[in-house]
Amino acid sequence: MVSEFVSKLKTSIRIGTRGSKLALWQAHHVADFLTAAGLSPEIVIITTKGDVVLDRSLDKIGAKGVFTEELEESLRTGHIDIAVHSAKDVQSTIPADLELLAFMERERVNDVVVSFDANLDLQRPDLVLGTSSTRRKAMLKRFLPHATAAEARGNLQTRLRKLEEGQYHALVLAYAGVHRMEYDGLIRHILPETQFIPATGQGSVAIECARNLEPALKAELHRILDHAVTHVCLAAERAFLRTMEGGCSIPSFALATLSPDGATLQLHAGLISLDGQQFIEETRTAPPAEAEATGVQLAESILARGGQQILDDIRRERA
Ligand SMILES: NCc1[nH]cc(CCC(=O)O)c1CC(=O)O
Repeated sequence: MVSEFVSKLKTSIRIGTRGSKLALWQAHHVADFLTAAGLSPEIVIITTKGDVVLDRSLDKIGAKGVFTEELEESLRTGHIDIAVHSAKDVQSTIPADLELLAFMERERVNDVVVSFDANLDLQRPDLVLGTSSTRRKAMLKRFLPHATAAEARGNLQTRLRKLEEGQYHALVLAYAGVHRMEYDGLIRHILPETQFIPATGQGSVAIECARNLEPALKAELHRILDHAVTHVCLAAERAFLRTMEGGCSIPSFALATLSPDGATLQLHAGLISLDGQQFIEETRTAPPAEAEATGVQLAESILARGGQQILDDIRRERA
């Protein structure tokens, strides 16, 4: 019955993606799942503002949706059926006519230190680390205060070229991207996720579609691509981020995990000031059904405990 029903659905699926190597890895990952399920995926490359503007730090472009806008427009016109994003790069609130259909199984969440120097000493007093993330810059000030953070924009390959040219001793990157690009051999340190708490969504691939995509096709794609544990964890993290009213340009962090028996969701999240001096964090546990409420409540608590002041200071500094 079910297969007869599904066989009436269109089977060719147009997957929209950015053209960077990491984005293409993600799109091929999605395509592999679809092919294994008997569908016929096709990859469509779409260039975004984030790919074009490489000379400015993300917090200066007005980062909201900088890697997603053009993909979302293609979903609306039907030029593509689904868009593939790093979950970390997806705005906390997406437009009302679009939806997040699936979150794929999460990779190891940590930030890592990557260097060509196999003997890299994280304690050397003149250490220069390349990063373009507000969160990582602030955390470096707190946890590696002797290090200097230097701007490192561009895709992974561009950043590695800058590293090779000697602009920094090392880069701080997400393990997920480094591993997917097969640069594991350059990882010198895995930063503890209890200090360098990752960004919301780090390590997962998000699938977006138009709300009015054929319901049976939506259900089928969800069944093939969604990872339930990752989905509930990201629901908590994204509710936290939405309540903080920040995108990737504020130094917030959030990591949710689910206990092996699936009964308890733990959310560890907070906000750090740009100078690293204030580190407001909190851990809450709840049943997974309360994932979103937990994210909202944790964010409200962080804001009340000085987080709002940190955000106001950041906005004033940038204005
Ligand atoms: N903001 C860029 C970005 N978006 C997703 C990843 C890595 C892969 C992931 O976290 O899913 C990266 C690079 C990085 O942070 O090192």
